[in-house]
Amino acid sequence: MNHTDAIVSIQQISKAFGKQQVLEDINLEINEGEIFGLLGPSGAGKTTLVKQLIGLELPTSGDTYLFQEKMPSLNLIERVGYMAQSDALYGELSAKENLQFFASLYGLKGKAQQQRINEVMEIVQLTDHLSKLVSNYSGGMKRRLSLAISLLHEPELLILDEPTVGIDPVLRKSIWEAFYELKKNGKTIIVTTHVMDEADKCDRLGLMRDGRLIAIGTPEELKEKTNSATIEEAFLVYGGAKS
Ligand SMILES: Nc1ncnc2c1ncn2[C@@H]1O[C@H](COP(=O)(O)OP(=O)(O)OP(=O)(O)O)[C@@H](O)[C@H]1O
Repeated sequence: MNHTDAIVSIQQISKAFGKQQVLEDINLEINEGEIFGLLGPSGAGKTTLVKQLIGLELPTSGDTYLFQEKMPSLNLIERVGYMAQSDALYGELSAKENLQFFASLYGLKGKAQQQRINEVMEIVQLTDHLSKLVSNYSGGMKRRLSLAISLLHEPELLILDEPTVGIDPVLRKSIWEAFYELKKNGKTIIVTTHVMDEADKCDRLGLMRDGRLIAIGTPEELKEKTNSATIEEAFLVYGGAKS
């Protein structure tokens, strides 16, 4: 039974692959309208954690609740948008055809579909490349198209695994503006990142290392508590304090 009204409640989640312990006793609650960042070095377990959030991986022990419903649950698919780290796109189709395919899966049709496709492509600034084949897209363009697809059905909760990898700083800024706009409309966003200046843009952060959440707080709190000028420094202090 889940007693919290958080949108995401992760309770004592552990995950092992064979002998390797990848997540260890993770407890975390995320509230409606928050932009929550999961920050940590490569291999810390960020992707594994977000995958088990949406039911793509099952934990070895512990429970996860989304919208107070225990995961995995197929009922929640329409309320959650997920952008994986590797792009799941059809290279032999145009961007528009990719968007139409995913929009149809969510039951978006006709004029509403066309309008939403235009809106999401505007957000990621790819409107001029709608009819281009995805195989001719650059890596950064593919990331932006994947992000556009995850926004199509206007999910209440967006889970984005390194959404801005390979995206230049100017466009990254405009994508973050889009995140704030979504937040203003009450959406909740979980984003994994390596990028420290992105971490500062989150409402709260979870610092991950070696499968553990070593600290949770607002960027300001984390810096204050460790007497650090930057999140990077704070991370090192928490990381060092652990071992
Ligand atoms: N399906 C799997 N089978 C075995 N080991 C796995 C599997 N998926 C992940 N791992 C291992 O779990 C650990 C955590 O990986 P994960 O991808 O969650 O880290 P991450 O923090 O997201 O890293 P990155 O930032 O590089 O994506 C790694 O050691 C990885 O090799």
